[in-house]
Amino acid sequence: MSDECNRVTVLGGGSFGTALASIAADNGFEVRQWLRDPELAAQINREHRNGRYLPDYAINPAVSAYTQLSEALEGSGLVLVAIPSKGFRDVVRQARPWLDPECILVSTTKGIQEEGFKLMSQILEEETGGRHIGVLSGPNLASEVAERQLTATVIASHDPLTRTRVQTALGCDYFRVYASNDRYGVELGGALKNIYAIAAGMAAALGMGENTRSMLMTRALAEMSRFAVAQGANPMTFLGLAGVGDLIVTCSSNLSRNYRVGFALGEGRNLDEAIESLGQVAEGVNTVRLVRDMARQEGVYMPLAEGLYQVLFRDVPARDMARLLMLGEQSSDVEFVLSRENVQRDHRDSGDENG
Ligand SMILES: NC(=O)C1=CN([C@@H]2O[C@H](COP(=O)(O)OP(=O)(O)OC[C@H]3O[C@@H](n4cnc5c(N)ncnc54)[C@H](O)[C@@H]3O)[C@@H](O)[C@H]2O)C=CC1
Ligand SMILES: O=C(CO)COP(=O)(O)O
Repeated sequence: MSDECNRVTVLGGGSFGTALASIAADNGFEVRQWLRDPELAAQINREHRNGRYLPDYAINPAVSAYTQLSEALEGSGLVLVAIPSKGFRDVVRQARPWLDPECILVSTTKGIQEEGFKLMSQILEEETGGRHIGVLSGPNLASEVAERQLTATVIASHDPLTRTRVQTALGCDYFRVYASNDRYGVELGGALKNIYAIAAGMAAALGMGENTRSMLMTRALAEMSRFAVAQGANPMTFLGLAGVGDLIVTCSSNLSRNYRVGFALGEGRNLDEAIESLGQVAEGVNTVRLVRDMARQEGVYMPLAEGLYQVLFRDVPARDMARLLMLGEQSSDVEFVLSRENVQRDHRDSGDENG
């Protein structure tokens, strides 16, 4: 990165924003982190610790926290936006007057806006008209990144400058940044996997086994890529870190907030209690509703998303739903090899009405 772009700004004072700020600082950049809470900002500046979201991890002292967007964004060549989807547009709108028109703008948020089914990079584009827009997504549990566990991620952008700048700013010996030009697919992968992490947490709490988890994750991948193809994305992207990679980590780890919400539901708490006890954002709760509605509208077959929706919002017991899903139509394993329509036709031709 050139000298004038030596400053990186992170918008958001949560766990992921804090972890990313620390990486850029480890790489020698001058990092400014913007957050709303003045006490938390003061603690980051004084103790180099984020006591609210990452209490057990040291932050690189080269990260300075600010509560004024004008100060946080001054002279910044790269802006990482780590604000939950509900507040994302609002924050970008507030930031707009202070953004350098040529700065690189990257969303790290794995969610969908209800109005218009917009992904966060689309909001960045709409609100700023910027030319250098990207998405960072992958199997990146914030606390593991903060403790410098070896991790990989994806920077996705149509713009080569955005890809290389982010690789330079964040790539290091514990954080490897792979490039993609399928921004939509990478971003959709990050948002969709949260749905299945809730289901996986629920299955674990219900005592379901490893076979079940493997089935759930693999069928989730089939469902995610089916939806993505219907939306115009490249299904091959789902073979990468932002697809299957993120699905594996989020469906397997108690460190995932979405998994934890599912686990709490599986233990018998209701949705409000599960969200309340988490105290942080679990994007999947909102995403499942939006994706389920979109799938119905577009005629995309998504039995897992539909089933989870029924459990979350229609009080169907999770165990009953799991049994019901097992009795759904016998279908194709990999539908890009043998299509679902072919399997259905084979059943019809053989006179088997259960196909
Ligand atoms: N935590 C993780 O392991 C990872 C999170 N992500 C994504 O990063 C995004 C941000 O998440 P985290 O940092 O984890 O969230 P978090 O729940 O740890 O913190 C969210 C932060 O955003 C702030 N915030 C919320 N609404 C705001 C608004 N309207 N204006 C200003 N600040 C606002 C909160 O005060 C808090 O500082 C999420 O969408 C998540 O999908 C992505 C990869 C890993
Ligand atoms: O996206 C994540 C890991 O890649 C974090 O997932 P949660 O939002 O479920 O914690």
